[in-house]
Parts: sequence; structure tokens; C-alpha cells
Amino acid sequence: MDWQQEVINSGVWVVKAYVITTLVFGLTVWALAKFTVWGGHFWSITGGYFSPKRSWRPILAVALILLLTLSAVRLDVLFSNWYNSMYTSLQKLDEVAFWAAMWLFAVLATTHVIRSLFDFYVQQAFTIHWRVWLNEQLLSGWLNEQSYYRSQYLDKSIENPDQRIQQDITVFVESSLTLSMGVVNALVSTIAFTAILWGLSGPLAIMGVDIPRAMVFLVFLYVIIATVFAIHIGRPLILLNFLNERFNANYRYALVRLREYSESIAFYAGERVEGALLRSRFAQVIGNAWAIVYRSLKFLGFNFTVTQAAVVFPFIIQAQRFFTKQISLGDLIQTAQAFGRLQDNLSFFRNAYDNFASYRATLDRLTGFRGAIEQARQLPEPDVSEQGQRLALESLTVTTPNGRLLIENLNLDISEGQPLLIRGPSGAGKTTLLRAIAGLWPYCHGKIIRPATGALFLSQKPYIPLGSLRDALYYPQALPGLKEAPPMPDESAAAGHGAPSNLDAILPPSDSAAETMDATHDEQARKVLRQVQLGHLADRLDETADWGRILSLGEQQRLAFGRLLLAKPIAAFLDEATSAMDEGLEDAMYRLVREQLPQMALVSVGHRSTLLVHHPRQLTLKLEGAWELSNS
Ligand SMILES: Nc1ncnc2c1ncn2[C@@H]1O[C@H](COP(=O)(O)OP(=O)(O)OP(=O)(O)O)[C@@H](O)[C@H]1O
Repeated sequence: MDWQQEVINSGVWVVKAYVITTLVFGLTVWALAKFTVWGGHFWSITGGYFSPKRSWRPILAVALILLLTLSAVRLDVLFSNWYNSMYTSLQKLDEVAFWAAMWLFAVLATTHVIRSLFDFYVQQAFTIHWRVWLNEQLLSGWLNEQSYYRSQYLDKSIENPDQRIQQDITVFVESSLTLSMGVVNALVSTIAFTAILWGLSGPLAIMGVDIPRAMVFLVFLYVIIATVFAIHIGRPLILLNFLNERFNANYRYALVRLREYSESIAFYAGERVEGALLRSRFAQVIGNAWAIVYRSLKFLGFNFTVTQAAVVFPFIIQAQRFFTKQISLGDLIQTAQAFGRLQDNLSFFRNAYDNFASYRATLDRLTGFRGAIEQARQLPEPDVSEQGQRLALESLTVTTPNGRLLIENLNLDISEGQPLLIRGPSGAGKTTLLRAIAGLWPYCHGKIIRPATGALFLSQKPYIPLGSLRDALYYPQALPGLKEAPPMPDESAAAGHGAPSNLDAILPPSDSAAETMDATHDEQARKVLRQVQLGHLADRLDETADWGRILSLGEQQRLAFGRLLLAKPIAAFLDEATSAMDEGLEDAMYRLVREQLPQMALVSVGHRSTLLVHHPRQLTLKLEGAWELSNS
């Protein structure tokens, strides 16, 4: 073999193959997106990423990955030829040719290592950029227009959105790349190795009939029959893998709830019920895992047998020609390798069948998630408009999702300095009215006039975010002067000498607010804590802890009043926001708010008569839509 000529041939081969592959690849993606359901789903989820109007980089990256994939195929062909040269030199006892082959191997192996590393880097970088884009798309869709909240009103609410955002995006992006490049590699390799095998195979007499190039036909026949059987045996795995994801997500969700509601469950001593639920969900996971094992035994058993039989098959077929000296040892070895490669490549479709099935399940989950976001957006929205600082309701009718009337034709002007108390029996719709004013309740019509920004809603159980006490106090405002994201651990720390005994130890602390908080803001936060009678926590402002669990409900409610003082909203809506405080504290908190924020429009929901002192006007909801407005 003339290896210098081979280098030129390889260059020409790569260029030709590249032009053809790029065209076919582009056309195939287009056709799949247009004519198949799953292709359409793929494009609707991620087509935007590949739009040249946004950026050319993703398309260029795919083009580069294609080039690298084709180079890999060509290198495989060169390795195959190298084996032929090397074994032929051994058979001929040609020492010069043998050492030349060794030098050649050094060149091929170096090229292979460099290509593989570069390919790895380009594919990883591409995957990461794609994940970042897709994550941002879904995350902003989920957060915008409060889809994460409003999706609960859909007929079919979305299961495990966290899994879809966190896990499915990664799987989707990685599988899209590995499957598509796998197909390209398999197809191009099939063509390349068919050509090799074509050159090496001779006629074969089967039942008296001479079949020319029999080896090529045999390998195709062999793999096609194997694939038909494998698909038949492997088909149930599609559903089983889909169920595996679902059962695991359900089990994880039940565990998360146990942590979330640990105190309530502990007070009820509900371990038996929780344990039964958790065990039954885990039993589903395990039952399905066994079903996967048994089905995989059949599937893998078949695949292993097919693969093992393929090892000796070409030797058996070519033996006759080798012993009659029609072909060299190098030819025989190369035949076996080419057959093996061809078998592998054709089997790619059989083996990838399973991966493709779970890929489609992931695609379905992401499409369902996108669909739910769209549907949540299309839910009717309350008619909220802005007229300066005016806060008013005009002809507002509120119902439950199934159409039960809660409030009918409510007209109300809430002027500053005239706090309003909303009262009424449980279930009358007090909280729902606040939801409507906040723009969260889809089932209402009439006009809601309020400032677009600057309204703060405090609920009975204040939300305490993850992080420090300071984060909780300023929520939902961004902390003044806070660093963006915590730094990632130094790679060298992770590389270390051997594995660290405690991986937690190498991670940076998750908050670093203390270093960057300036003195003015710090003093302001401490002052507010003292005002809401939480002075004893002033030195723990930068402590990261599970504050939602540590603070009593009354303390959490006072923290929420602290938020109010810091946020200085135009209007505040307090839904039983003092229910866990004694009357003295309740009185002190209302006085504080009235003193500090006299201009703020204040609307409270509550049952206690002590609230009347602070609210000269009252709205009483009376079930079935009736209401009454009074002054005290
Ligand atoms: N997401 C929902 N789906 C169906 N019905 C709902 C939903 N949210 C609230 N409701 C119903 O709307 C009605 C009003 O609920 P709301 O929470 O506004 O009552 P409330 O007056 O604040 O009661 P409480 O004083 O007990 O807090 C209740 O009958 C409740 O069951």
C-alpha cells in the first residue's frame, strides 16, 4: 500500500464525504422536522437555538462535529488498511515493511488521540452551550407570567417539572448529539467498510450456485435478520424505561415532601402512613426494575449471541480462500475486521433502538412541559390596569374554577390612609380575592386597578427562601451589593492526591453575603429586625440555615413585616399575616407599619375583631357572591 498516496486519498475522501454528508444531514433534519411527529417536537423545542438569525455558532459547531466524525471514520479505514499491511509483512517475514508499519502506527495513533480529544472538547462545549440556552428557554417560560403557579389550574397539571428542567434537558441535549452523530458515523462507516469488504470478498458457492462478493451480502442479511428479532424482543423496554423514569420521579417527590412537611408529619406521628406510601412507591420502582432486568436478559442475551457469532463468521467464510492462497493473512484479518465493523455499524440501529425509545420519552416530557407553559399562558387573565397609584375594583366577579360564585359585581376604591379589612366566613373567597388582585386568579372578570409594581402580598405562612436570614429579610428584592453566583471549587482541589474523604469540605460555603454587604445596608437590616422584635437575630443575619424551620410561625410573620418596612411598597395585602402573633404583638406590628409607611394602601384579611382598630373600612364577604362594605 502506498501510504503517501493514501494521505492524499484520505484528504479527498474526507472532503467529498463531508460535502455529501452535510447535505444529506441537513435535508434529513429538515425532513424529520417537517414530516415526523417527534421531529416536529424536536424542532419546536430547540429550533430557535439553530436559527442563524440568533447566532451562526451552533450550526458551525454541528458542521465541525460532522467533520470530526467523518475524520474518525476515515481513520478507522486507515487503521483497517494498516492491519492488513502489518499482518501481510508478518506473513512474508518482511522486517522492513514491519518496522515501517510500526512508524506508521505512531503517526496514525497520534492523529487518533488528537482528533479524539479535540472532538471531545468540541462536543462538550457544544452540549454545554445548548443546555444553557435550552435551560434558559424553559426556565424563563416557567417563571414568566407565573406559569409555575398558573399551570396548577390546567385540566391536566404538569408532573415533576423539576425533573423536566433539571434532568430531561441534559439527557435531551446529550442524546440528540450522540444519536445523530452515531447515525452519521454508522452510515458513513457502513459505506466505507462495505467498499473494503467488497474488495476482499470472493464468490461463494451456496447449494451449487456461485454468489459473487458473498461476504457483503451475508453481513447485511445477518444483521437485518438479527435486527428484526432484536426489535421484536426489545420493544417492551420502551415502555418499561418510560415507567422507570416516572416511578423514580414519583418516589423522589414523595421523599421531598417528607422533608418539606417533616414537622407536621412528626407531630401527627405519621411515619406509618408516610412509610407505607414511600414503600409502595419504591415497590413500583423495584417491580419495574425487575421487569427491565428480565426483558434485558432476553434482549442482551440475543445481542451478545449475535455479536459473538459475528467474530468467527468471516473467518469461516474466508478460510477456504486463505488456505488455497487466494488471499493473504492480512486480507483475512482485514476481512474479519471489516466484517466486525460493518456488523457493529449496522447493529448501531438495533442497539440504539432502546436509547432512541428513551430519547423519545424525554422529548415527549419536554414537549408536554412546553405545552403546559403555553396553556398556562392562555388561561384567562384578570383585567389588571394601572391608573397612577389608584387601587380600585370595578364590577369584579370572582368564581371558583368549577364556576361557583364567590364574589359578585364588587366595586371598591381603596384610598391611602383608609386601610381595608376583608372579613367573612371560611371559604367565602377572601384569599381568592387577593389572588385576583395579584393577577393570579384566572376565574374572574371586571376591572382591577392597581400600580403595576410596588404591591406586596404577605400570606399567613410567609415564604422563606433558601439562603441566609438576610436573604429572607430582603426577599423578593435582590440584596444590595450581593455577589452573583458563588465561585466553583478549584479544579485542582478536586484533583488532589487521591479522593478527599469529605467531598462537602471542598465546596465553597453557599453564601457569601457577609463579605459584600456594606455598612449602611447592614445597619438598616439590623434596625428593621429590632423594630419587628427580632433583635435577638441581628447577629445571625448572614447565617445560612433552614430558617423556615428554625423560626416560629410568629417570628416568620414578623420577619415578613420587616420585609414590608424595607420594601416600602405602594400597596400591601396582608392575608392573615398576624394569625400566629398574640394580640399585643399584632397591635405593635400594625402600629409600626402605619407609622413608618403612612402613605401605603393597606388591605388585610383576618377574622380577629382586634384588627378593626387599624382598619376604618371593612369588606365582608357573605358566601354565594354577596358582600357588604362598612365603616367603623
Ligand atoms: N385551586 C383551587 N381549585 C378549586 N377550588 C379552589 C381553589 N382555590 C380555592 N378554591 C375554593 O375557593 C373557595 C374560596 O377559597 P379561599 O381560600 O379564598 O377562602 P377564604 O375565604 O380565604 O377561606 P379561609 O378563611 O378559610 O382562609 C373555597 O371554597 C376553596 O375551596
